[in-house]
Amino acid sequence: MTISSKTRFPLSLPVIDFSSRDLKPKTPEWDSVRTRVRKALEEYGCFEALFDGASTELRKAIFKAAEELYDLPLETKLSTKVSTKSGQIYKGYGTIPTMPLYEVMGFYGVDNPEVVDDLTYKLWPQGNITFSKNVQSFAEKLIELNVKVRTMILESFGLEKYVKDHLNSATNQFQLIKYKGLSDNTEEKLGFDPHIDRQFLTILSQNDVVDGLEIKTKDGEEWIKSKPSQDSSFLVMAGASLHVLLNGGVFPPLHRVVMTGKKDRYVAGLFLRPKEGLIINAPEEIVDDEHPRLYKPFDYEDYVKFTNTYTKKRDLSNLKTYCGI
Ligand SMILES: O=C(O)CCC(=O)C(=O)O
Ligand SMILES: [Fe+2]
Repeated sequence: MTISSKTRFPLSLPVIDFSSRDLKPKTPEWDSVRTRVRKALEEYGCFEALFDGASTELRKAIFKAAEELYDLPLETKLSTKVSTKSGQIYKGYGTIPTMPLYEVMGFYGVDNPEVVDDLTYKLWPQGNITFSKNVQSFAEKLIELNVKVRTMILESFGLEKYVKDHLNSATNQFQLIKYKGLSDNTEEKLGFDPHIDRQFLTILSQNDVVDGLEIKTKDGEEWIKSKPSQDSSFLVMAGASLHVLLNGGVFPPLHRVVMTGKKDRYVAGLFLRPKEGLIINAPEEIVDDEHPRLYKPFDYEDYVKFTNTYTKKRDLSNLKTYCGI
């Protein structure tokens, strides 16, 4: 099978450096990074963030932890599975029937040590402190980066007064994802169907040996291959919830995973999920004659139900069908 791709090189994602120690709010450095974040999320819906919060050692440890986890017997992994009212699996172990290479383990509320400890205990009843410590430390770094990005993007729309509430309106869901490498005679295969993310923001980190994530350009013409340029890089991506909150001000890009080699691919990611019951509505400040309101009040859980568990037709036009005005 050949997966359609029309690629003109060199197309690459914007790279934004967050590693400066002086990157604090109300400094010229912050303002300049903020401008770049806004532009990237408007034009590409994503960017590569350089952020040295997570050391090389910690990155190695998290991917080793992921391998260890996926090597456990299936029934052990299945013992952690919890599905929601909307049918979506977001806590514990999950698979998606239409995407056989994909497996996920979700830590919903990863900033709560009990959540990580409970899941770790289910996986290793004898305990595995190294695993839970690594998950917590790595997630902490992703949370730090997410706070910077979400603060900057709200500020850039003049919504400073909503920053605190907005930061509190999401649950930190950490996921360890595995894509099984291909067998001998397969050239390439979709690891994850094309889709837009539903949450506010996604931050992904992949093990350095296996690429595969591709992001569609805003004009819909081409797929850009995400090739993290160095050890300290993370892919930051806007989802449908942020797009609705900012009245279309950021673009949620279509993306997919294409697996090409025999090696397994591991991803550690943070998904900023609107809290249950939250209704998202663009603030009056960013709605005017020039920027008319695009969406009705948006109930995340209901949207999840609408798009169902699988990625089929989960794109911008389907979001407009769901809640466009
Ligand atoms: O594996 C990746 O790089 C992307 C995963 C993804 O798109 C998702 O979980 O929504
Ligand atoms: Fe995604």
